[in-house]
Amino acid sequence: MSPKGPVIILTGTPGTGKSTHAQLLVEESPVPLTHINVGEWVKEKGWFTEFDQEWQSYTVDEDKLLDELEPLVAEGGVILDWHTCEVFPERWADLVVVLRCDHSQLWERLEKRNYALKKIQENNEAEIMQVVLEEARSSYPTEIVVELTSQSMEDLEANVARIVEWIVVWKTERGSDVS
Ligand SMILES: Nc1ncnc2c1ncn2[C@@H]1O[C@H](COP(=O)(O)OP(=O)(O)O)[C@@H](O)[C@H]1O
Repeated sequence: MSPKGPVIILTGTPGTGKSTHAQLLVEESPVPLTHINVGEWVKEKGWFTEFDQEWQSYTVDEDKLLDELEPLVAEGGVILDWHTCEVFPERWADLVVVLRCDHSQLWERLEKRNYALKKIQENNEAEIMQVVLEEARSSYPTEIVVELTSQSMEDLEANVARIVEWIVVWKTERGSDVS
């Protein structure tokens, strides 16, 4: 069965704007897209093995996560929104978007979320070291990995417009195959 839409991995350090971009992209997309906030799904569906109180983070049951996501990904028309991406099979991704944000702006955003100081520091350092970008580049073909700045509403709108353009091409290339 042909996919009803592309699989877009939307990743980036927590606070860079993944969910904000995903919500606008679902509205603007020319094909139906389901926004999967992987972090929320892991919590809601219990796809984790333990919760670390100190770091306020979950140890994800990756096998369970991939088993549950596989059929949705096979259907297509999915945005996988998560702060990490190397766990997803390379064959899943049609496009990998890595959002970036200036670390001082990121710090402010994470403070507003009442993150513990150590968690803000850890994520800020990861953004400075561009950990997620390197992870994406080492997990997927370079030509499908796109790094986008997410520091203003103009960036948000321009980024979503660019991804929508990419989806239009994706759809055209598949012609009538798209269900
Ligand atoms: N491009 C942007 N410019 C300015 N603020 C943004 C942008 N994208 C997201 N934000 C803000 O940053 C915060 C985190 O965004 P969110 O989408 O929740 O990030 P993530 O899902 O990556 O953790 C929110 O307050 C959101 O309004």
